[in-house]
Amino acid sequence: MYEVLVADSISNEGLAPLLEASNVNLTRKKVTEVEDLLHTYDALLVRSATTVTEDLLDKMKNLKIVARAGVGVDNIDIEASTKRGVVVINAPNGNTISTAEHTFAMMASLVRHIPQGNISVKSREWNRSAFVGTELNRKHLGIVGFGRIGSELAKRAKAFNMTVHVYDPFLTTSRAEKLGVDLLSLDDLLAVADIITVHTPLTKDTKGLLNRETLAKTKKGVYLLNCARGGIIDEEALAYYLEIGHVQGAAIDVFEVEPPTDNPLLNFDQVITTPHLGASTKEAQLNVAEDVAYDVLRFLEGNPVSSSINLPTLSKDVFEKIQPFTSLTKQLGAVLSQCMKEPVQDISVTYAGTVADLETTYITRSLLSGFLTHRIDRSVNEVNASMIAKERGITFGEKISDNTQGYANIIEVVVKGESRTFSITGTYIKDYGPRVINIDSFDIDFYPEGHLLYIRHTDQPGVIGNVGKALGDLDINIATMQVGRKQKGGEAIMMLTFDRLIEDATIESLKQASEIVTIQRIEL
Ligand SMILES: NC(=O)C1=CN([C@@H]2O[C@H](COP(=O)(O)OP(=O)(O)OC[C@H]3O[C@@H](n4cnc5c(N)ncnc54)[C@H](O)[C@@H]3O)[C@@H](O)[C@H]2O)C=CC1
Ligand SMILES: O=C(O)C(=O)COP(=O)(O)O
Repeated sequence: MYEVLVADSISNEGLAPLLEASNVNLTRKKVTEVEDLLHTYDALLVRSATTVTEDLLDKMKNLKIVARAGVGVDNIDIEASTKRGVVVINAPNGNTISTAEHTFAMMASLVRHIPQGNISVKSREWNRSAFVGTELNRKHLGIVGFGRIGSELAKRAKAFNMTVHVYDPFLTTSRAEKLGVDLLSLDDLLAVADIITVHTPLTKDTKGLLNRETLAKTKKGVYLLNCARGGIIDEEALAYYLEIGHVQGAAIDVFEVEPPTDNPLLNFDQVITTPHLGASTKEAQLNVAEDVAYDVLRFLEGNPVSSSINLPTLSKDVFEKIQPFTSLTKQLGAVLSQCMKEPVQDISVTYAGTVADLETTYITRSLLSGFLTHRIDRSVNEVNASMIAKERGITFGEKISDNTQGYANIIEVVVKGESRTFSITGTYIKDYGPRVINIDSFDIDFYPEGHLLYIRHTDQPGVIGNVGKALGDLDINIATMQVGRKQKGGEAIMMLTFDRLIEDATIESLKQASEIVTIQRIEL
């Protein structure tokens, strides 16, 4: 049974996939209400109210996935999640339209003083001259951050005959042209816009993007909107420019601290606000809840997620295609890790044949996770493997080759340690399964699973029989035996598989024979 904690207000209807799943037990409680049970949850679902800190992750020892029913993940410590192998997913598409519509509504309200007029009329005033507004028609709108929401907003602004200028360092000129917007530098956008709205995520680069210095470059009388994240427009700087009358008005849906208490912006009549309502529509809430509910369920049942922040996103189709190879590389990594009993500096993997056309970065993550699992005492998976490798100073890289050695596909891995290198080559044969076809330059053919002994010995008559007899005397049944050698009379290898783990004492007794060079136990 999977334990799922829904810590924020998320649509019940949207959560139906989880509520109806027979293998899920769903709890709707704030984190503070289940302090004693935090270690039991497999999945955590949040919106923007819950902050997923490193401290919380430490308490949630069993956590496998954090799902954000919305876009912004600035309330989740992604690095700490990744380090712990916890997948973070979001629902990037479900609230785009609602947020674009809300921003548009805020813009129209701002320039026509609708909230102020509403308060005035309800106060039994009739002061028409105090609320003379400005048309949107023929005005210049500056959109900072031209992603899903920014581009939806642009469509609506153009329908109102506004000229749309955008600043987005990740947007190509050709895409801007295709979308019919004017791509500018930030400074040029600030200089030309009558109204500026921000639609970037909150990151270290966008925090305070509009500050005392940049806001000084805007037109006198400019209007500003923030329906993205508190802090993208520095609140203290905005208050200053409102105070001196440089900024004519602002519409704010999001705040640096929510709910805002002693926020200076709340003191200005020309600032209109909403309590983080961008995504608060029935439609958006149903969409995002459904998106994360399906994804969490898929993930818990071992399937790919459709929108991950810290894992390459794969379609079901692609996931099914790469699965045999991720299992193979995990095993290759595990064999390597156990055969190479010394610190390693570099892991290099070469893909050839059909596998080379697949999502190899994911397959390499599996390889690293198989390798590292046998070296460190924390849980390693595809989420945190590359981060842990980097932390440990292990470099890794991928190559593509066309030398398939006659197989449909092969994966060769070379590990460099302090004193030697070690290599392994595997293949996946359809309807037959994974095979290891070369180990440390010895051609061989074995199925990488179960309890194995990897024996290096001198190639001379009687060795294989002696090993078989010694094990037989100890009543140990050999399930399979594969042998390989490079040249007659030189060094040779045996790969034995067993139905059970072979004890240290057995290995020690086998090592007594003079023809045995090394014996390595491999557990897969
Ligand atoms: N008020 C609300 O309730 C809601 C707020 N949001 C906020 O809106 C943000 C944007 O959402 P989407 O449009 O869906 O995201 P998106 O990822 O589609 O778009 C973000 C855009 O910002 C651009 N960008 C990134 N760094 C930038 C920088 N330094 N300068 C300029 N542009 C930069 C990116 O290239 C991208 O095009 C979210 O991250 C979230 O914080 C989202 C939904 C609801
Ligand atoms: O999706 C987002 O980024 C939002 O800001 C929406 O936040 P909420 O889920 O309404 O708390």
